[in-house]
Amino acid sequence: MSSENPPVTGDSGPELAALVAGGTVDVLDFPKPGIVFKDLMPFFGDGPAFRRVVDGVVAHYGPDSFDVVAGVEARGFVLAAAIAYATGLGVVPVRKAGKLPRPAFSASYALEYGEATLEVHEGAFTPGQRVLVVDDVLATGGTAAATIDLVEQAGGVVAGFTVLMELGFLDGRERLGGHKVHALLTV
Ligand SMILES: O=P(O)(O)OC[C@H]1O[C@H](OP(=O)(O)OP(=O)(O)O)[C@H](O)[C@@H]1O
Ligand SMILES: Nc1ncnc2[nH]cnc12
Repeated sequence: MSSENPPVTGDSGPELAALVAGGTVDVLDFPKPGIVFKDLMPFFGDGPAFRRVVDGVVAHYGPDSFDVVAGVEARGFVLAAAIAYATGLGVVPVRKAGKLPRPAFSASYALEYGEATLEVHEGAFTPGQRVLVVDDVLATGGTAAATIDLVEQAGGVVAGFTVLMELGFLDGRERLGGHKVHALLTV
C-alpha cells in the first residue's frame, strides 16, 4: 500500500493527462473490426496514478459542488466509487438493462460499437440533488447522453460530467446539450 498522496495543486492538467495516457493500451479491432479500443485497465491497476487522478477530479470541482456521484456500468463504477469515497458522498450505479431489482427509468442508445439500454432506480436521487456523472471514456456520447437523461428523469441535476478520456474525433460532447465535459485526456 502506498501512503504517498501529494496534494493536487495549480495547473495539474498535463500531469493528470500523462497519467491517463501512460496507463492506456490501444487494442486494435476490439470488440469489432475497425475499432481502436482504449484499454484503461493498466491505469486502474496503477495505485498511485489512480489515486492522483481521483484527487485531481475532486480538486477540479472543489468543495460542495455535488451531492452524489453517478457511475456508468461497468468501467465508470470504478472511478465513481473512488470519487464517492474520497468525498464522503454516496454513489448511484447506472446499470445496463435488467440488473436493477426495483422500478427503474430506462434509456436506450447507440455507442461506438453497438447498442445498449441503461437504467437507474426511480427515487435514486432526491429532487434537485446535484449529481456528478462519471465514466471512463466519452466516445460518440450515446452513453453519456442517456445517463444525463436518466439522472434528470430520476429528479437529479447534473452538476458535472467527468471522463478519464475523450475521443475528440467522435464529437461526443456535441450530444450533451451544453453540459460541461471535464475530460482528463482528449485524444
Ligand atoms: O460514448 P459512447 O460511444 O457511448 O461510448 C462510451 C461508453 O463505452 C464504454 O462502455 P461499454 O458500453 O463498452 O461498457 P463497459 O464499461 O461495461 O465495458 C465506456 O465505458 C463508455 O461507457
Ligand atoms: N474506442 C473505445 N475504447 C474504449 N472504450 C470505448 N467506449 C466507446 N468507444 C471506446
